[in-house]
Amino acid sequence: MKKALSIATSDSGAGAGIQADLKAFLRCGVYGTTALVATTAQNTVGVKDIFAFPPEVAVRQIEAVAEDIGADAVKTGMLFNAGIISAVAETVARLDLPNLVVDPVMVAESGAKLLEDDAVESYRRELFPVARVITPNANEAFALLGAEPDEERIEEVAIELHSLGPENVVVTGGHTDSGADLLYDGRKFTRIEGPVHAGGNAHGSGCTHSSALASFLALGLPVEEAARRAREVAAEAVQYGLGEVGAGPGPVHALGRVLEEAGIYQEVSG
Ligand SMILES: Nc1ncnc2c1ncn2[C@@H]1O[C@H](COP(=O)(O)OP(=O)(O)OP(=O)(O)O)[C@@H](O)[C@H]1O
Ligand SMILES: Cc1ncc(COP(=O)(O)O)c(N)n1
Repeated sequence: MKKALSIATSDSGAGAGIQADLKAFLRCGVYGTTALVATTAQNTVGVKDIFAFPPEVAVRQIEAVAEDIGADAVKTGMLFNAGIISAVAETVARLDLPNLVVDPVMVAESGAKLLEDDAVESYRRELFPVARVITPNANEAFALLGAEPDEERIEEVAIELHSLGPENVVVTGGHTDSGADLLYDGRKFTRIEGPVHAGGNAHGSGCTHSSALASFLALGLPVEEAARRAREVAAEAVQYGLGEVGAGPGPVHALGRVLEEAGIYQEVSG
């Protein structure tokens, strides 16, 4: 089985973060491992508290996973501060871990701030240059460049982000009118279209997308194909999103279709 490592933060409500990543890895058929950098006290309504671990905590977990289990791909999610981002960038480069997908999480679906202001520079200078793919959503793409959101300028923004060093940029479009993701590989743009599912149960869609993308890279697919399949997995997880879980926007359900096809729900409900 191929292996993927998530370096990210816990969401106690399990809609996003490390918990969403593990579900997405399972959905995509890879063995998921984790390096926890912080934990949130969070539910579907909001983020109540954030507790960050010292950067060394991340480093030791990544080393432990790498020396025994290994990783065919790595994804980063919420890294919260500059010290953690620097430590993760140094460790991933030192251990020569392949297929790094960086999801520069900045703001939660519920509106909470998940990245300290001075940490943006660490993403730009330290983590992006070692990434195979970065996956900001449209708002994050502009914020990373200190620019105001303007959908007309999305291609310029992708070019500017690519110039910071990642091999590929995928600007995810979950919050845009078209719902299309945009891939830029340094030469050409590819629009990745797909169904848009209303219903608002999309908490964790970004985490699911970047974990699926890392999984498909671990499985050896080229970036464009991996990005297409990642959008399919994320869209399907939104389609099966769990409105009945919590009072806020429901968590995505990465395994919804798989369980339905296996008849699991029917068996449980008798
Ligand atoms: N309503 C939707 N229907 C179909 N696909 C969606 C929908 N919302 C998001 N997606 C897909 O999910 C993936 C993540 O997109 P999005 O732009 O929402 O990321 P994000 O804002 O980082 O996510 P999050 O809200 O979890 O932080 C993308 O592939 C996007 O196209
Ligand atoms: C621990 C953690 N990581 C990532 C997100 C972003 O996900 P979303 O934007 O869907 O809230 C989150 N809310 N919590």
